[in-house]
Amino acid sequence: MNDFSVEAKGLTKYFGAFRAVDQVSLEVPTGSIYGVLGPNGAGKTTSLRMMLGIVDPDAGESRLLGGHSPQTVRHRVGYLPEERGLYPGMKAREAIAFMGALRGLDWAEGRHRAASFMSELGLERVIDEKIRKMSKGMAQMVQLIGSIVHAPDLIVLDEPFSGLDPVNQERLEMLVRRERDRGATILFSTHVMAHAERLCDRIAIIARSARRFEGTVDAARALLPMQVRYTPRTDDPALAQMLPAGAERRGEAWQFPIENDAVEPLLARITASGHGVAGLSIVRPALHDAFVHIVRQVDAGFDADPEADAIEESEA
Ligand SMILES: Nc1ncnc2c1ncn2[C@@H]1O[C@H](COP(=O)(O)OP(=O)(O)OP(=O)(O)O)[C@@H](O)[C@H]1O
Repeated sequence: MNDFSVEAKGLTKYFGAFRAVDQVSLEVPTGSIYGVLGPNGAGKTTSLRMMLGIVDPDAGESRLLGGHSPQTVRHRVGYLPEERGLYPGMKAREAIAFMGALRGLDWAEGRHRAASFMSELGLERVIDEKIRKMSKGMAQMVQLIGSIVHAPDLIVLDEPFSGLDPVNQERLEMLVRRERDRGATILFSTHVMAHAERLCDRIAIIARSARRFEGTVDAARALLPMQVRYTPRTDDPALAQMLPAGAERRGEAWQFPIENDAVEPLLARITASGHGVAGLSIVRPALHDAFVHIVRQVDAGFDADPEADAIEESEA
């Protein structure tokens, strides 16, 4: 088995004088679910298209499924583009079989798989519905199934959750996990952090055209300190000296950030101090918080991905 299903190195794209993607490198481990996150206009779609060989990069290169050029492994890849579109006169079952046939899947087998995907997702009632009669979200689910019906080894989904209601979003999460369990590698872009947080083994954050973070969701969350909210049983202003710098009073409670390794020592100090505990919560930052933090740093002119520099330096 190949270690990486996507190996993108230094991908760069200009539109006129505007650098839409700047030296983006990415390695997607085979069998993983990988998220490309970023604000609107960050360069996610252009990066994915370069990885798939749909857009030619001005610099850099992309290899898929064990070092192959993207054009030679098209039939082993499934792609949901950002622009949605199916033939409106086709029924769902035919649309799915048609998309499979474009990737070399036998028509009858495609119809058969269409039916089992649709029933597994609870969508069997629309299987013989024409696309033009479907809601946009339902048509998107059909297109999604069509993009994976040929059982590709690599699945690339551009903003697959956008436009779906919560029930269909859950169905899609289930589908992504199911495909991963089958052995496929899934790469998807999103700016909705909750999906990435639940699904992804690793993520890359792209902002202002460049990669700003790469790693696990936990590593991204660990960029920020946890937040403590502590309510003592006593009302003693001297308590502030015992708490980390930056502790602020919020009614009866104190609120402050705390690093991972400082939690237990703090609890020991509180216990020994005799101020007691009337309330205590320690909240880990969510991926959303880490994302906002990284994007704000970039907007303020600070590059948040030291590893990106390390890669460039080691290649120099
Ligand atoms: N064909 C094009 N011609 C000119 N500019 C383009 C073209 N395609 C994309 N851009 C610009 O390149 C930048 C990156 O676009 P891209 O679609 O890759 O971002 P994105 O991260 O996918 O954004 P979104 O989340 O809004 O879809 C944007 O500023 C966009 O306006």
